[in-house]
Amino acid sequence: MRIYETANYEEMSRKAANILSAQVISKPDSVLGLATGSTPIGMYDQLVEWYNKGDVDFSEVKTVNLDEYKGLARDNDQSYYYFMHKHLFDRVNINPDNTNVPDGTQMDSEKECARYEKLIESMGGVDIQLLGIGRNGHIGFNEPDNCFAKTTHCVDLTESTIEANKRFFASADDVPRQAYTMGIGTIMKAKKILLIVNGEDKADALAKAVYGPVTPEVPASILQFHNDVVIVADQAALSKMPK
Ligand SMILES: N[C@@H]1[C@@H](O)[C@H](O)[C@@H](COP(=O)(O)O)O[C@@H]1O
Repeated sequence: MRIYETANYEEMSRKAANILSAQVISKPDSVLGLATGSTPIGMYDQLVEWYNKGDVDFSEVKTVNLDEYKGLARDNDQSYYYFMHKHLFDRVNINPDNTNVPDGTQMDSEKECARYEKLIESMGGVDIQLLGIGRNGHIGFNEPDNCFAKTTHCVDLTESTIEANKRFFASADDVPRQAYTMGIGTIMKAKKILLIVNGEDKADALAKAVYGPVTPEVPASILQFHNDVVIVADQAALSKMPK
């Protein structure tokens, strides 16, 4: 595991954008595993800026997103489909046909999860998977549990995640209770993983993920077993690391 400490959110975003664009420059038809949440917004903005300057070209890139709320229509401004179009896809020259987000409108969970898992396989796997981390150590929507989920599946969101994500909705009651997410096994198959973290409220989760025991109670702790993980985190997020 390589850990880069940055002074603040802006520097974290720039460093992460550097790593993603280096991937795209060295392999223009890379499969990028993408993530949502507030953490990657600055990184997407940076990538758009470099695209506008002609420094990075997305024309051959393919993408797969980690997760999606079950039951939200694509045009719902809280769906991850909407998020990805707003923050990245509609702002760069990526071919929309090459972008993939689990289909939250498919109410048959088994069918949708099997389709998505197969799709990732058919693309030849993920070259680099971007991750954020939840305050309870979740990655994608893999919540703390008593076992690691292998493949794409439907999850019941925990109260802590509903609480954390309600800021984006009119009220906690509007936050969907379920989501589709790549499994821990799906994520671990990515050739490279880029975890970005900012803010003191993530410091506990990050310290447990990196230095704690590997346990499904802290889903991100599994990353200790991946052989190519880069963490880009600001000082606040690294403030609880053991000295
Ligand atoms: N499913 C997403 C995760 O992929 C994300 O990493 C996490 C943290 O979000 P934020 O970056 O807003 O703190 O929240 C959500 O639950």
